[in-house]
This record gives sequence, C-alpha cells and structure tokens, in this order.
Amino acid sequence: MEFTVANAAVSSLLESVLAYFFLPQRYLAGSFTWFFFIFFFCNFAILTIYKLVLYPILLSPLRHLPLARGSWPLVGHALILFQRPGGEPHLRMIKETENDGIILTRGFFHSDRLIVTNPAALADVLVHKSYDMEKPPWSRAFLRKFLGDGLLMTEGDEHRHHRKQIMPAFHFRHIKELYPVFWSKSIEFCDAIKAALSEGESKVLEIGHYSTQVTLDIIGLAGLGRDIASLRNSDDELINNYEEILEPTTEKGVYFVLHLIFPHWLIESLPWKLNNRVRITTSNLKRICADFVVQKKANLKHESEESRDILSIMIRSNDFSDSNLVDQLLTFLAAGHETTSSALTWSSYLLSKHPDVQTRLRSEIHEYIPDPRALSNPSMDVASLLESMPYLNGVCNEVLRLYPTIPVSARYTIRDTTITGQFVPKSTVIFVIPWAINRNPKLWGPDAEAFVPERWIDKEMGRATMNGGADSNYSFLTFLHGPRSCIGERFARAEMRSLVAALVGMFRFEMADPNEKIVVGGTVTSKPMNGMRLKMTPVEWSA
Ligand code: HEM
Repeated sequence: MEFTVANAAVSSLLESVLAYFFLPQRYLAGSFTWFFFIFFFCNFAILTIYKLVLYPILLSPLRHLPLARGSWPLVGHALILFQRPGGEPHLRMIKETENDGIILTRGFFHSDRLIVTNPAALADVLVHKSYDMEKPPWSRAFLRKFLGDGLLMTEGDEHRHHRKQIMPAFHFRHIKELYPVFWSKSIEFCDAIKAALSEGESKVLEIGHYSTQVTLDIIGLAGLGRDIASLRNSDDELINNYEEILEPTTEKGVYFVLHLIFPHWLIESLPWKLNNRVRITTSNLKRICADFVVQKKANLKHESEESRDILSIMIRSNDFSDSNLVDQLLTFLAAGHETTSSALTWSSYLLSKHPDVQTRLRSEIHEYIPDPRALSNPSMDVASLLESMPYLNGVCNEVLRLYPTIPVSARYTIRDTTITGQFVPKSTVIFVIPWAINRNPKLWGPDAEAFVPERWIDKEMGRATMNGGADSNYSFLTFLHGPRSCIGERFARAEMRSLVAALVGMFRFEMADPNEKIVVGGTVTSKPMNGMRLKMTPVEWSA
C-alpha cells in the first residue's frame, strides 16, 4: 500500500476498529472518534517522517543522483514553478550542478523530480522510453479544460492511432502547397499593420495582437479550410475568446500553478472571478468549434475536389466521433496559432534589439524576393525560395532557440523504467526544459545566450545548417523530439519564414520604449507580459 494521507486515514479507521475489539477496557463510552484521531495523528506523523526524511534520504532509488542546490524544507524546489521566465531556474541548476544527464530536484513533500540535461538522457525520455511516460495527470486535467481530449492530451494506443490518422495533413508535400496561403496571409498581415499605422499618429503598435490575428487566420485556412478573417474583423468572437484566455497576466500564472499543486475541485470552488471567466470562455470556444464541425461535415457532402485541411482529413478517416472532432479542433486551433504568434512576437523583439541583424535580414529578403506580390502567384515555388534564404532561416532558428514557445514540459512515469541506465520508479515526474537546454553553454558554447543567427549558417558553403553548430539535435528542444514531438513543426517553421520575411521586408521597427524591460510571462506558452509595443516605419521594398 502506498504511503498517502488518504491511506493514513483508512489505516487509522482500521486501527481504531481493532483497538475497539481488542482493547475494550481502554475505551470509554463514545471515544471511538478520539481513538481515530490519535491513530490518525500517529500515522500522519509517521507518514511525514517517511516522506520528508526516510524515503528521500535512505530509500529512494534516485537518492544518489546529484541534487540541485536550494531545496527548502517541505516545499523542496517547488517554488521555482512560480518564477519567470519558466525554465530559467532550471538553467541555473543545470549550470551549477555537476551531472551525468540527470539532476534530482524535490517537489512538495520532498517528492523526487528529475531534470534531464544531456542528449542521451533526452533521447531516452523523448524517444526510446516515450511510452513509459505520459503528461502528468494534474497538468492534463488543467489543459483539458481548454484543449479538450485532442491529440495533445491523449496517451498510449489512442494517441498513436490518432497521430497516424492526422499525420498526412503535415506531410512536407502538403506544407509546400500551403506556402502560398502563408505568404498571402503574411501580406494581409502587413497591410493591416500599414492601415493601423496610417490611422494613428504615434506609429506605435502592439505587435502581439496582429500576430495572434494572422496566425489564427492561417490555422483557420489550413486546419478548417475556412477564412476566419480576424485580420479584417478585430471583433471576431473566436479571437476575443482566445485573447482573453491567453493574455499572460500574473493572476492567470498563479491560477495555473495552483492547479498543479491543489486538487482542481478545490480551486474551482473558490469564489474567484477567473473561475467563471474560464468556464464562459471555454464553453464559448467549444460551441464555436462544434458549429465549425457541423458546417464542415455538411460542406464535405457537396465538395467536388477533396479538401486537404486537417479537419477534412480527420472526418474522412471516419476514426473520430463528433465530440472528438470538436476536441481535436480545439487543440489544433489553440496549439496551431498561439505558439507561432508568440514566436513571431519574439522575432520582432530580438530584431528590434539587434538593428544590425534586422538590416542584414532585410537586404537578403529584398535580394531574394524582388516583388513580394509576385509570390502570391500560384506558379511561384515559394517554399524553395524561402527555404533557400540562409539568413532568414538563421534568424528564425535562433529566435526559436532562445525563446522556445513552450519553455517547460513535464512527463510522469506510468511504469518503472530507466534513463541512461538509471532505474526510475513509476510515478516519478521528469522535467524536459527546452528553455534551459536551448541555452545550455555546455551544448551551445560560451555565447549560448546571445542572439547569433550566423551559427545556423555553414561558414564555408554559406548555406543554412540544421543543427546551429551543436553536436546533437537534442540540443534544440523547441519542438521536442520523438512520438510526442510537435506534429506541426514543419507547418510552424514554414509559417514563421513567411511572416518574418514579409514583416521585415515591409517595415523597419524598434522598441517603442528602448528602455522597457520585457518580462517573459505566460502559463504554458511564453509571451511578453505586457505585450510588445513597437515603433514601426514602412520601408520601400527594393531589390
Ligand atoms: C513555433 C511554433 C510551435 C512550437 C514552438 C510548438 C511546440 C510544441 C511542443 C513543444 C509540443 C510538445 C508538447 C509536450 O508534449 O509537452 C507540441 C505539440 C503539439 N503541437 Fe506544436 N508547436 C508549434 C506550432 C504548432 C502548430 C502550427 C501546430 C498545428 C498546426 C501544432 C500542433 C501541435 C500538436 C497537435 C501537438 C501535440 C502532438 C502530440 O502529442 O502528438 N504546433 N508543440
């Protein structure tokens, strides 16, 4: 029997019953409850000593692993969950703890939590032993509110099967066909910015808002085969609900972390306005997606040419129930727009902070693309053109490396397993930290935290490289690797190339307040806490 508070209570009950029968002389009338509390107190004390001292110091099979500095009594290292940017405290631990690929940290009540740090350990967690692990039940329960039971949340055979069904939508040939869509939406995005600039005097815009609109429009077209057109209609219900849910406030950060610590029913029963807002926005999103599914099913009956969007592919596979289609759609709309929107926002930030890089990138863009409108012509091979631009690819990779949209990911062992030969028992939490791995000087060299797009360009050939000079592809974890990696990686990279090329080709930009300290916020994804205000000036697109 596992040592838990609930089990301590059950044991106390049994012990009280036994004492009642075997020590009747000790019982005064009506004192069963009293006995129960005495036993419960003793059991709880034993449990506490076991959890806090005996197990972690003498019994845990992980006790010999190097322990990160800074563990507090009772809470261990768990308070780092509240620190921002997510992943930064883990980077500090990785830098200062001598290790062979695994570092031990402590959670609440000194539970074992591992951080994997080197390519061999990451390969085991993400690829070789991937199905020995799942997303932790508490984070799944929280994310399920927003994403339903879509691909991101399912596990085991169900996940394997669904991923196989959806994969054709992300085949590289299909992504190639989507490039003209990405490009024409990128131009529309720039036109919307130009229109907003011409209206206001200040020439200052919060770029995150436009990034969210364009990426939602793109996933709408590619995921649903339907133009949500939020760039043209800022008042769209879908975008309003997403913006409300995803706005990175401190309150939402606390709300998320509390869900990781306390039972959900407890937080949901608190008189907290946010509970109500979450209920309203999630049910709005579900209703909108349910309408999309009904309309799509009706349209498919009359289509002459086979649509290739994600929803059509899922419907045609006949493998998804109507309610599961709604959940998958919720997942793809959220995972497919929020991530690339934040990557685009971080691109504009790093390029504002590095005007020399911005200027060099603009020259490359103008040289390779003499006429931006010509790329909307269906006969143009936009994919080959954008993929052949070394500096553009270097900038996009470097942004994704330094600001991975999902900075921290966690796994939970569902059976005993091993990582690089180290035995890891069932129910252990394992952290995979893209933020820390992508910035680890041991993997990237002393300039690991600097913005250097050139590291992605082969010095001799002048071509884009795949690994940025790192020895292993596990040094770059932005999309993770293996069966639970981002299914939309190719899609996201193609979309980002188009958006960055159009944005930098059309505008010169800088931080509206050069002294503003940008705070990285967000719950699951990383976004600037107070938005990203840029001063933008249209430039002439000249070859
Ligand atoms: C810069 C953009 C993106 C980044 C950095 C990113 C990152 C990630 C990461 C790290 C995961 C794994 C999460 C975990 O297991 O903890 C993931 C999963 C996923 N992503 Fe992305 N993503 C991006 C764009 C997209 C796009 C554009 C789509 C869809 C069109 C997408 C759809 C998904 C889905 C469905 C999963 C779940 C895959 C599975 O569990 O099999 N992502 N993404």
